[in-house]
This record gives sequence, C-alpha cells and structure tokens, in this order.
Amino acid sequence: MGLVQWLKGQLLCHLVICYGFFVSGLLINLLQICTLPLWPINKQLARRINCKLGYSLTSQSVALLEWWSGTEVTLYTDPENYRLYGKENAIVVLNHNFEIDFLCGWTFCDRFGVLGASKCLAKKELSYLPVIGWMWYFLEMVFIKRKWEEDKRNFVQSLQNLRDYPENFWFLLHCEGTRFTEEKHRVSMEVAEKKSLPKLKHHLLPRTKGFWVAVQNLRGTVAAVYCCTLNFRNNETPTLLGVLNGEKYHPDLYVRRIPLESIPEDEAECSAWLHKLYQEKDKFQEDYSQTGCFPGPKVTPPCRPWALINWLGWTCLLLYPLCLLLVQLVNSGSILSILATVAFCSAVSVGVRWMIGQTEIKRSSSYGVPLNNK
Ligand SMILES: CC/C=C\C/C=C\C/C=C\C/C=C\C/C=C\C/C=C\CCC(=O)SCCNC(=O)CCNC(=O)[C@H](O)C(C)(C)COP(=O)(O)OP(=O)(O)OC[C@H]1O[C@@H](n2cnc3c(N)ncnc32)[C@H](O)[C@@H]1OP(=O)(O)O
Ligand SMILES: CCCCCCCC/C=C\CCCCCCCC(=O)OC[C@@H](O)COP(=O)(O)O
Repeated sequence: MGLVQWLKGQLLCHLVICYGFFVSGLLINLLQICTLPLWPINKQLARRINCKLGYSLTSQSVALLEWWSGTEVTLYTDPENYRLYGKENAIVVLNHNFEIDFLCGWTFCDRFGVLGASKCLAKKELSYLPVIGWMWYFLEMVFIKRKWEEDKRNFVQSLQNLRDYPENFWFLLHCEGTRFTEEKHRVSMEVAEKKSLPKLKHHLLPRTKGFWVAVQNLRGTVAAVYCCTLNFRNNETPTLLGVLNGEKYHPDLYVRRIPLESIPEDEAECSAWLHKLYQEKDKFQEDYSQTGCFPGPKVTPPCRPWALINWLGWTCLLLYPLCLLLVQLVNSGSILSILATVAFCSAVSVGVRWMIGQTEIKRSSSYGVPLNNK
C-alpha cells in the first residue's frame, strides 16, 4: 500500500473531511434560511440561489467519490440520447441495491450539470438528517411516509410545484421503495406470485402508484423517463465508509431514454408497463452478471472540475480558522478549552458516522417485510 493510500485510511484525514463537510453544511443551511424572505418576492431567484447552495454541499460528496476514492463511472447508452442528458427534465428510475447508489447518481448529475437541482422521492426519515435533510427542504425534495393515504395530497402538490422549476432537474424514483435484502426479496416475490407476475431475480417488485402519480403530474414538465440500471464490476459491494477510506469502485450504469408520451396514462396500464420495465431491467442485470457488461456503446462522461474546486475552497476556508484556534488553544494551556475542542471534534465525527450509518443496508428499515409492513 502506497503512502497516499495509507493516509486516506487515517482517522485524522477522516476527521478533517467530516469537519469540513459538517461545518460547511451548517453554514449552507444558514444561508438557505437567509433566502426565506426572498421566496415571496422572487421565488425563481430564491430557487436558483438554493440550487447553487445545494450544489456547494452535495458536490463535496461527489468530489470525495471522484477525487478522493478515484472511482470511475461508466455509462452505457445510445449516443443519440446522450446529447439530451442534462438539457431536459427527466424522471429517473433506478434500481436500489447498493449503499452508494445515490452517490453514483449524484456523480452523473454533476457530469450533466443538474446536480444542484436534482430531486428524489425520499422517505420522510431522510428529511431529519442534519445538514443534508435540512438542505433538501429548500431544494423542494419530495418526502413521503410510504403510507399512500397520508402521502397523496402532499405528494401531488410537491410534484405540481415542480412544474415551473427554473432549472433542468432529474427526479429520482426507486420504485422498489426500499433497498434490496434477501428477506425483502423473498416477501416481494410472494406478492409477485399472488399477482401472477413473473419473478424477478435482481430486483424487488416495484410499487407502481408513485411512478404513475409522478408521470401524470409531470406530463408537460418532464420530457422522458430514464430507465437506469446500476451495477458494479467484479461483484464489488461498495460502501460510503469504503469511499471515505479511499477505496476505488467501478460503477456501470445503463441508461435508456423513454419519451414520456409513450407511457400509458391509465393507472392499470401504467402499472403493467412499469412491471414490464422491471422485468427488462432484471434481464439486463442477469446478462451483466454473466458477461460483466450492459448492452450498448460505452462512454465516460467528462468529469468537471467544479466539485473539486468547491471542496478545496471550503476545506481551505474552514481549516484556516481551525488551525488558528488549535494554536491558540495549545498556547493558552487551558485544559477546559482543549477538552471543549476535543468534544466538539468528536461530536462532529460521531454525527457524520451516524449519518453514514443511514446509508448501510444492514440498518435498512423493515418496510416491505413482513408483507405490507410499513
Ligand atoms: C444519464 C444518467 C442518468 C441518471 C443518473 C441516476 C440518478 C440520478 C438522479 C437523481 C439523484 C437525486 C437525488 C438522490 C439523493 C438522495 C436520496 C436517495 C435515495 C432516497 C430514496 C428513498 O428514500 S426510497 C423510499 C421512498 N421512495 C419510495 O417509496 C418510492 C417507491 N414507492 C412508491 O412509489 C409507492 O407507490 C408509494 C410509496 C407512493 C405508495 O405505496 P403503496 O404501497 O401505498 O401503494 P402501491 O400501490 O404502490 O403498492 C401497493 C401494492 O403493493 C403490494 N405490495 C405489498 N407488499 C409488497 C411488497 N413487499 N413488495 C411489492 N408490492 C407489495 C400490495 O399488495 C399492493 O398491491 P395492490 O394490488 O393491492 O394495489
Ligand atoms: C466531503 C464529503 C463528506 C463525506 C461525508 C458524507 C456524509 C454524508 C452522509 C450521509 C449522506 C446521506 C445521504 C442519504 C441518502 C441515503 C439514501 C438511501 O439509501 O436511503 C434509503 C432509502 O432509500 C430506503 O430506505 P430503507 O432501505 O427502507 O431503509
């Protein structure tokens, strides 16, 4: 192991990274709060500012993936469609099997210039995450409790709000509604059997209501559905902690662009359409497990420097006062102040470690198992 790789595994480096992320995140949250008076006066300007602020925070994790861990993403897609990515609004349907699938998604968003405005249909619990969850309120992320009767009004309203969004956005939907585990898979295949649907090997059965409602409410706003199938080479099982430790991964993403007009309007037909889509996605995954690649030409969308520049900027800005403080502390010789600083750094590190824990599949919710359990 080289020196640089060894350094990437050191706690001190992780503390510095976590400190930068957390403190810059709190400052960004504060700036977002400052935009509140602007919303009633100039909503579109407030939204654009929040996109930039969101970018400044989210792109730090993209920089971590691309520049710290050196992870290289590969895209399999039709070159004709490639030129449209980032230039139109889209609903992204992505399989939910990996702990860093959201991070790979963000990397693609960044490469196509839609990271600040990217959105997702997310479980309500994520809105309470410090820094990231708070930021998402201002980016008009759509949160649900996964209880349709309680969700439907807010869900529809949140989608309607996006109709005049001033920036191009991708709206991410994991139709499975939860991450893949063997037990959830077994239960959802029981449902498939009851519904006389073909069994899926690599996916949970998709829940169709959210997709149908999203498509119906975003007609005229969104141009296409991007059917995205993600996998990792060499059976890698990537984790966020691995990324923090500087481990390099090899995600492959297969994207098919499906014009929104070709998706049925009727709920039952739309559900059947989505089930068929997942059957196709399952076939792509099966082929990938045999051949190690997806169909179609391969391309690596160019990596942009902004995420790195932003990350380095924040790190320099925040490390300088930290170093000054540490020097002053040591000079003062005050045990109390030193203890307070150690306690603060430990709290930041424990806080970020807890947030990282939220991405771990072993801590996944019990949603979808046993049957109909919310
Ligand atoms: C070029 C590159 C392109 C792209 C790059 C890729 C990506 C980048 C894009 C954007 C990135 C942006 C942001 C990402 C950042 C971070 C966030 C990341 C992730 C957060 C994700 C989550 O939080 S996932 C959890 C929340 N989301 C969802 O739940 C969505 C899916 N669910 C739905 O849509 C549901 O329909 C619902 C929740 C809206 C409503 O669910 P409900 O169950 O009430 O209704 P349904 O009708 O859908 O389902 C009921 C039927 O289901 C049957 N059933 C029962 N048990 C099960 C089971 N275990 N499995 C399957 N089905 C089951 C039940 O029998 C009902 O059947 P009926 O016949 O009776 O209707
Ligand atoms: C400079 C970079 C700093 C690095 C530190 C990064 C810290 C970021 C920490 C956490 C980011 C939180 C993003 C959370 C996104 C998690 C998405 C997710 O996977 O949610 C699960 C949900 O779909 C389904 O949940 P269940 O499977 O039902 O349970």
